[in-house]
Amino acid sequence: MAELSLVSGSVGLITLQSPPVNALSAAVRRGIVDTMQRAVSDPKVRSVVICGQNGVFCGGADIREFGSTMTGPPLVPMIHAIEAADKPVVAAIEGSALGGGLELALGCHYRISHAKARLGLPEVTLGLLPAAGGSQRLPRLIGVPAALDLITTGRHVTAAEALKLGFVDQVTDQNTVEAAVQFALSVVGQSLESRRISSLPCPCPVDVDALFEGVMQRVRQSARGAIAPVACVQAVRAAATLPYAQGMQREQELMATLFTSGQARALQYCFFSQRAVSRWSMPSGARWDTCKPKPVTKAAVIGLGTMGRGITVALAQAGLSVVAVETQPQQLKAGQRAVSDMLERAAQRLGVPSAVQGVRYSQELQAVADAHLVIEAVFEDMALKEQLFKQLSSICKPDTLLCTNTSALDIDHLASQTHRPQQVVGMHFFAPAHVMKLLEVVYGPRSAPQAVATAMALGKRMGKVSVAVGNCRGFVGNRMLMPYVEEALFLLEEGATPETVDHALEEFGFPMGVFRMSDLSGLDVGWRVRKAAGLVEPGKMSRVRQGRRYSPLGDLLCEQGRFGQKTGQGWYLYETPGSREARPDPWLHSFLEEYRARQGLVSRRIDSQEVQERCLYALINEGFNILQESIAAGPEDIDMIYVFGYGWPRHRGGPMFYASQVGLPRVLQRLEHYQQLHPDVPHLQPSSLLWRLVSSGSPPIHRWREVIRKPHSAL
Ligand SMILES: CCCCCCC/C=C/C(=O)SCCNC(=O)CCNC(=O)[C@H](O)C(C)(C)COP(=O)(O)OP(=O)(O)OC[C@H]1O[C@@H](n2cnc3c(N)ncnc32)[C@H](O)[C@@H]1OP(=O)(O)O
Repeated sequence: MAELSLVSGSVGLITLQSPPVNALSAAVRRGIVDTMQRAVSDPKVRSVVICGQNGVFCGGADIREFGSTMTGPPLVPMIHAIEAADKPVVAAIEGSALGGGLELALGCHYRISHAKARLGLPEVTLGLLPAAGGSQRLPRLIGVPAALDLITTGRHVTAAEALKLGFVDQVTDQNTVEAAVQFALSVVGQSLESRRISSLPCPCPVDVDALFEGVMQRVRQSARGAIAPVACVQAVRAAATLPYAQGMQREQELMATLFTSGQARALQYCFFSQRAVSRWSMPSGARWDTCKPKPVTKAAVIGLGTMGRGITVALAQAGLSVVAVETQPQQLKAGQRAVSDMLERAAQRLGVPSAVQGVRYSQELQAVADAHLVIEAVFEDMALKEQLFKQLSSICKPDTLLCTNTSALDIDHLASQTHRPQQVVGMHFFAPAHVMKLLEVVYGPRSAPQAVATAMALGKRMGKVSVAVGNCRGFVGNRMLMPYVEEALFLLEEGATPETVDHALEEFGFPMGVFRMSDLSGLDVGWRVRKAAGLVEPGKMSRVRQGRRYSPLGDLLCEQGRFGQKTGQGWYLYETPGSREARPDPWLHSFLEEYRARQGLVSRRIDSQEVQERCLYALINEGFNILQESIAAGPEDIDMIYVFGYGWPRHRGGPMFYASQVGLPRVLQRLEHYQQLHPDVPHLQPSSLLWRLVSSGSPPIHRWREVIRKPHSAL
């Protein structure tokens, strides 16, 4: 799947042909080897240009091949043969040159890029390293610090930055292939010695050891247990300290370890799942490919608190005209200032025009009358939202979509307040709404598929990973969080401290443990929800409520005004209210001891394994219930919600993928074990779907849907 043609009399033009991104599948590699051999041996060809069809140079190695035995010519000798050619080879880069695609271009003698192309070595994001010579060639070309940055972060750069860094020779905003052909004609006969990157020395920093020690420390800290970034540093170090051939050997050794690792499998699963969740479906059978979204150009946001501000910014940055409504004059003023500041700062950072002019502000609800879509982001209070939806139903045009940003309230109930329940969906953003990538699009039984399609399309326009889910308490993300948080509280009752629990969860890879996280978001948030659910009994210590085990610890802290970071005290102590550094709090430790003594609880030592199993398996178990109830269409939906919204470490693939890697029989067995020890905790009761999967032989995760769909009696 590569074609050779002769252009301009003497240029051999090799075109990669493998839609959609010309990934380097076995067939493409075979095509490149074959066309290069023909070009080199054809006396009419004096120079060569390599390009990709349909405006994309190459999206890298074919990731779908990684799971199976690789066939076809390997990449490394293929790229060496290009570099060794005695005729100049020019890469004509349009669209993307990523991973193996950029490594192919680095094997060419020259690189001409279109101004809009994106280039990079994102292998690290797939649990790999640039093992087609990229880790050895890039540092030789642009120096160690810049190469380390690109290789360890995997970030994509613009053609302008690539030119500045020195791995692109020319940038054009005209026809790139034509520019490359002209260039190829102009360099015929010139020496290629200095153009073969593998033969260049690697520009070495003065104190290599100090440089790599510092980088390694930083990378290990931010990697949160991911192994690929560390291997990337080791590979670049080999480039800086070893001759090319030995560096290549080291690159291959490091890649061999990464290639078969569980982390690489998890990260590649995330790559495909992130794309798969946009192909949503509903239990009714409605699907992404049978429903066209309605065009939305005018949006409205109601409420200018933290969430409303972020949502306004996200909509304006996506190019929509937005009206933001806030009935409290002070809040409106503060909100307007905050939104304008965020938009100005983002425009400066990105070097684009500010979207400030796209936002209007009003105190009057009537101002939303001509919007195509309204997102309500007022205080989390059902009575207030009921009232608002009634008003919106009469103010807005009949086909306007009415969305709520509630994180837990009943969407169906809100829909029933309107004359158009089919036009009501949840758009659950995560704070800060203009930064966080996740959007849960929540449909009720009466939501029209077109309403879901429209909200999903809008999410995509805002750059979100949007996941369509059914309506239930807490939807997917927060519903699964409840047993996780409850288990953490039970562990405190049994002898753990916030520090030991958080340490175990951070060791697993979360950026923050559950207690540091609740201090950050505010303990009063959950307290309000528990009050509304009738669970809070002020001053009371009873540990059974509504017929099941309950821990009043969070309520007791709130009753003391300990709301977390904002009050300077929560599960931890903070220097001043609002400061971020959490310190162990001796008061809290004595409080826990007294609490246990008063409850007659015997404190015991709890290790990391128990913390991780109880918190994570309880969360995963709820995920199985969610799949069983068709609240989420598949495990990928749950996993992307957790990776993009809840800090689940990406290299562990999301909770359901993690369960599949641990082994479903093991998860089931540990849940049963803990349930026997804690029979009063319903969320430790293994989900019937987990049972069914195990008794169906624990199929791989991509086959779970077959078991989910199967009628139970068929098993
Ligand atoms: C031991 C032997 C191994 C040697 C390996 C040597 C080292 C080299 C390793 C690599 O090259 S790993 C791959 C590195 N490349 C990437 O990470 C790029 C991945 N792709 C993207 O970032 C984007 O797809 C894009 C190229 C920027 C295009 O983005 P766009 O938004 O236009 O389209 P998408 O929806 O993302 O993709 C469309 C479609 O194509 C599939 N796809 C994309 N890239 C690849 C790929 N490299 N391999 C296989 N498939 C790819 C993508 O999954 C989409 O399909 P669906 O999933 O929606 O069906």
